[in-house]
Amino acid sequence: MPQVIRIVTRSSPMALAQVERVRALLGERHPGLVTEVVPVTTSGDRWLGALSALGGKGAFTKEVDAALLAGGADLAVHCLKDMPGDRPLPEGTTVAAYLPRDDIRDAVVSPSGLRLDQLPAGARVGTSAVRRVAQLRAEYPELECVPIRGNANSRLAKLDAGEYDALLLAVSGLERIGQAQRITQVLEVDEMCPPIGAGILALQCRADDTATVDAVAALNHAPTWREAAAERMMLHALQGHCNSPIAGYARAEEDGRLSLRARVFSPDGKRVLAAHEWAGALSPDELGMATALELLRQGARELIDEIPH
Ligand SMILES: NCc1[nH]cc(CCC(=O)O)c1CC(=O)O
Repeated sequence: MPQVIRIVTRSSPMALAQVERVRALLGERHPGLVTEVVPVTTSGDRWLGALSALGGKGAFTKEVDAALLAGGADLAVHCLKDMPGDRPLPEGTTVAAYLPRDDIRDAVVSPSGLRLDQLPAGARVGTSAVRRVAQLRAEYPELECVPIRGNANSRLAKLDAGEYDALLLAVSGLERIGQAQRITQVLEVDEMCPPIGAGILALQCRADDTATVDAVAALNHAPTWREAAAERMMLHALQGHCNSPIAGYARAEEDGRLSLRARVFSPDGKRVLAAHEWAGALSPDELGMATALELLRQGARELIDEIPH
């Protein structure tokens, strides 16, 4: 009997594309392995109001995790960015692999082809993320941030319908849905600090399912694992929630050195706390913790708690 791995995922075009990537990688690594796709709709996909009303980012992972734990699937593929940072992984599950990190930057998509610094005052920029809004307000106070929800394809459809003048979306997400050609401007990380976990796909299994864990672990990318560990520990130590004004990214250099840069914002973007730490002899977890402590020392708690869950 061939080994079968059933992969559970959100059913958005981006999520399905992610799963096809995982299937191809598993197939290359383990010829003869059979994979099946189990799509589910999450509360985050159904609910188009403010995400905070659903109690956080778990909105995109809860139903997927439940299917995994109930044994309806063997592997869950998550955007690390969407995995809640303020609580541990669901008990009984483990991340068996992180895929090599994709582009971590955000992009502007504007039908007019105008960059942020060319958009007229009052132009409507569709984004709901506190992190993006804070940084946009700080740099481009004359632009209007207008809330938007729904998956990336539906956001692009709203843009095309004229509801917005521009959107901010992750470069990696646009690449995954085959829409990278729509990018007007890529925002470098020092003008739009990315979210924790940007561009990383996490492959989550039941911890006791050693056959799947072993097969999936072969796909792990060690440098991405180190970056993810540092970023996630920082987010956990800051007790960031779905709507926290936290940004940051770790970078594992080719020579193995690991650094973590992070920022915490006030909602209007006027206050910015910044930290940049090198691991030295610290583990990735310890680097994440040290960076969080530095931000807390600067007053991060107050800025994070200012925004209700
Ligand atoms: N918020 C939804 C979401 N979750 C992960 C990505 C993009 C890809 C990634 O960073 O893994 C996106 C789309 C976006 O923010 O534009």
